[in-house]
Amino acid sequence: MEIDMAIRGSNDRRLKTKYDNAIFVIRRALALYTIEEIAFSFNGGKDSTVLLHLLRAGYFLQTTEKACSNGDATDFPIRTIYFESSSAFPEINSFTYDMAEKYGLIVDVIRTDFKSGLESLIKKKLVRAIFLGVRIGDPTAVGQEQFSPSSPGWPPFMRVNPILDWSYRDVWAFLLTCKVPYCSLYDQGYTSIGSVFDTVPNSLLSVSNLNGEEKFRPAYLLSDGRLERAGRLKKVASQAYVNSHAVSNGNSITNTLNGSTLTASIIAVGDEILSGTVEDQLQPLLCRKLHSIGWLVSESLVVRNDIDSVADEVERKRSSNDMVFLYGGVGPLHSDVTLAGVAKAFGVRLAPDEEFEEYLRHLFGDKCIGDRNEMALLPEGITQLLHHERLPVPLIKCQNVIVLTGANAEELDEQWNCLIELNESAGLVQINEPFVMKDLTLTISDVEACQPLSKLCLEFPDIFIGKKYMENNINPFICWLQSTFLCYLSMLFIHLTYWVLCKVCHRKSRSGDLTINFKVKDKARLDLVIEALRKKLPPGSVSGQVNQ
Ligand SMILES: Cc1cc2nc3c(=O)[nH]c(=O)nc-3n(C[C@H](O)[C@H](O)[C@H](O)COP(=O)(O)O)c2cc1C
Ligand SMILES: Nc1ncnc2c1ncn2[C@@H]1O[C@H](COP(=O)(O)OP(=O)(O)OP(=O)(O)O)[C@@H](O)[C@H]1O
Ligand SMILES: [Mg+2]
Repeated sequence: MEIDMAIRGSNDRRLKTKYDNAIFVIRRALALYTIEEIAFSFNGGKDSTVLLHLLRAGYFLQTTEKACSNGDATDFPIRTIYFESSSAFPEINSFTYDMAEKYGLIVDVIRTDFKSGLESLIKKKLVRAIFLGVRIGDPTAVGQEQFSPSSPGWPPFMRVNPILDWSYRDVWAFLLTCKVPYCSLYDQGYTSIGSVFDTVPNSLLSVSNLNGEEKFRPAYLLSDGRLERAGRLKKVASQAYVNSHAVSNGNSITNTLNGSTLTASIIAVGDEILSGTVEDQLQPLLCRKLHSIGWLVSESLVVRNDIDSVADEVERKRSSNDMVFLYGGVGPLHSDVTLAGVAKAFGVRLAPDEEFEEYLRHLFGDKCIGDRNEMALLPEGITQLLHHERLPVPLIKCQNVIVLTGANAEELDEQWNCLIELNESAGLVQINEPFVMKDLTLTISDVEACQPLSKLCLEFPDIFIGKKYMENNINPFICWLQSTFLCYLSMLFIHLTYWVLCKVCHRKSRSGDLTINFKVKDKARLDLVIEALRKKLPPGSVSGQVNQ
């Protein structure tokens, strides 16, 4: 088999090891699944071209066990899937079809998006495992292993990644050693190929000829494989544009509610919180901190120590909030996936960060084991390290996402103080006028209070008005029964009130005095709204006022 022979005949020991490992993975997959259950995802890119030949070799070796047999393997019964897109480069398209013809591939051309295409493939063709040319440096590789089930929300299948641990150099070593054809774009400076809209030749391969015309050297001459996606930066830039746009849209939604209020989301990462073994003390603390600088916390949630769960929430929250704060799941353990999730949310890879590594080395000395410090991997190209002399390691900021590493209230407190101090010079988090808050205790039930409160909410849409039940023996349910007539009348308002009030509502008990909480930035407005409420309530309904 020509591929196997080419590798065996080469002196490149590293390439031989990579090849052997990849063939091992392929042969395991061929043993685990029937040939009908397997598909090969091929798109004419360099990585999938490598995989094509590895699969040809692997299948040949599996079926004949004749590693040194001469001649080409023409039999390739593995179903090949190609997601054809109108935005693909014509060279990629024609190369894919040329390869199909040359190697006798049975190609299913799919013209829908990945998810729905895979959905119907799995339903109709009983496919259970798909080979992909994903490599560890790819943004989509974050969290994957050689055998990785498809992500939650995707149709169920096994992703098989035989070249996951291959480097850019390994890919080119293989293609050049085996002398197999590859797409012509790689000879024109393209080093990783997406769509015509997001891919340009890699400027690191740019050379000018004597007439000053720009030319590009071939992809295999790129010396630093980590810069393979430099020609795809346009996409990152346009994504950043979309994100910043989305953030400002988020602002405008908030602004309609309350002048210049900025919003933040808090994401805690931890199975231990979800199982109830550990009580999350950082969330209320962070809410108070944000509140103290005039920010509104729009949401606070806990997610599992799972890359996709973190990535999904970060992606969602960062586009609808001015800032997202994350904590938990940062460190060297297998469950510490927060940074990987952030990287996935931004579509970038985790890459070693020398500066961060230096901090960790200072901190842990020789205790770091392994040939690379896993803790020093940070989302590439988007990470800003926030240094402060009181912090042993800098804080991590990825655009509008801040990762806090504090594990208890004291540590979080210190990190927050440093962040605020840093803010003065770097303008990281906009510090706004804090909220002025007041609690008003009412002797009447919620059913009686709801109508005047509803009106108040309509009159003062800029003020956050919430309610809470204090502990005593007035049972609002009994009040509710007593005032059935009033209740019917108020039904419409109850819905409205709940909708408006729920934002800051907190119940200590179902029975007890009703406390209304007012939150506003302008003290004069606060006095005005309280006065307005007093006028709407029966005399003697307000039993107390407390400034918060
Ligand atoms: C066969 C196949 C399976 C995929 N499975 C998943 C998956 O399980 N989870 C996921 O988030 N993306 C999945 N994707 C999408 C890829 O991760 C990625 O978004 C896509 O290849 C586009 O990459 P690009 O933006 O670098 O061009 C899959 C894509 C293909 C072709
Ligand atoms: N349109 C597609 N059709 C089928 N498979 C695809 C498609 N896009 C991506 N894939 C699968 O995902 C893998 C990773 O894609 P990726 O773009 O990173 O690599 P590539 O296209 O092979 O090479 P390059 O990095 O040079 O673009 C591919 O090797 C292929 O298995
Ligand atoms: Mg590609």
